[in-house]
Amino acid sequence: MSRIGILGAGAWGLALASVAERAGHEVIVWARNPETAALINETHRLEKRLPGIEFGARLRATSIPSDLSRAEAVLAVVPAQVLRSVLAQFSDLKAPVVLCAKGIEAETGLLMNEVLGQCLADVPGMILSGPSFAADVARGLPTAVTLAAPDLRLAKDWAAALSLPTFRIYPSDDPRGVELGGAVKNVLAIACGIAAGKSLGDSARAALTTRAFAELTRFGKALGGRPETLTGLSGLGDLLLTCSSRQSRNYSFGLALGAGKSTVEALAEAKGTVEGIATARIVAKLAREQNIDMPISAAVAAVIDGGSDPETEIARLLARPVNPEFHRG
Ligand SMILES: NC(=O)C1=CN([C@@H]2O[C@H](COP(=O)(O)OP(=O)(O)OC[C@H]3O[C@@H](n4cnc5c(N)ncnc54)[C@H](O)[C@@H]3O)[C@@H](O)[C@H]2O)C=CC1
Ligand SMILES: O=C(CO)COP(=O)(O)O
Repeated sequence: MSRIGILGAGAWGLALASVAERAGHEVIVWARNPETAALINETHRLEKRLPGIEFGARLRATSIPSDLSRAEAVLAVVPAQVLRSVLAQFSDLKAPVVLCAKGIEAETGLLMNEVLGQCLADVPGMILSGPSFAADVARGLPTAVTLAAPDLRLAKDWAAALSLPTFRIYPSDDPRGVELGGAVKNVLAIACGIAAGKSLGDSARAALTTRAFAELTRFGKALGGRPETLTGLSGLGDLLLTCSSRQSRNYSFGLALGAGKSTVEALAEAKGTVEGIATARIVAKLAREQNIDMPISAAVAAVIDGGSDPETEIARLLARPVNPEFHRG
């Protein structure tokens, strides 16, 4: 049994906390809000984030960062755009940090592992990512994800320590590839949601998802991910899940945009963090700067920024020249 710290009492932080507890560990969840921590300790639930899920007695919550100082591993499960400011409150951490947010820091273009390196230079980082909705994981439905670290031994040890029969963790030594797939799929899921909101049909969904995968692969490879990682759980696997399910907040956000809602209304309908919004802008910017062909991500960024609308972007994508399906070289 280990002591596991969780940064963030959102849907995913609490789902992972319940996994760690079921795997036999003692779990301490940090919530920024003391009332949230008190509610979890008193009721063993947080209905707002994980309706219908009850936590066990080995899971406690706190709002005091130093309460996590004895953790043997810490899972960072706050949204990508606030990771830096949250880590600043945990400058004493020495244990390995498992990064669970799926996004790229918008201001810097840095991946989560790079943000960790700047904030806590001596702490080993791992990436946990893959097709897994918090509600499914918390209910104990079967899921499979990837845990990546430059040191495969570390990834293997923690994959073994945190796995359950219904939460299978595959170790990997390609953290960059795992991170890039998880971040970019959120942008592409918004596009698939928009297409569904516009009732473009199942054939369009399949075509868009496949072309989205081509985009994710180009971007992932250009930024140093391994091709096989991009075809795995954290790349293709998560893209397939989030491009097809209303359980995804990114997809739901796109669905509402496609149905004619404003970005503010669409965000309210998505109910929770929509990582693809901030990540779309930075993915489109990095793709422009590095000359990576990312038409779908550029379209999503243009719609989100208000510079365009779904109709114009769909027309633009359909009018692209018909080129060979696969880029050579
Ligand atoms: N919900 C899901 O099914 C999954 C989510 N993820 C990823 O996990 C990350 C977190 O998502 P969720 O937990 O689902 O989001 P959520 O919307 O349910 O919760 C976000 C949490 O972050 C906290 N937070 C926001 N700003 C903060 C700040 N400045 N300081 C401290 N805490 C702050 C909020 O209070 C809230 O507890 C995202 O990157 C998401 O892509 C990954 C896999 C599955
Ligand atoms: O990453 C997820 C599933 O793997 C969750 O997707 P959303 O953030 O779009 O809800």
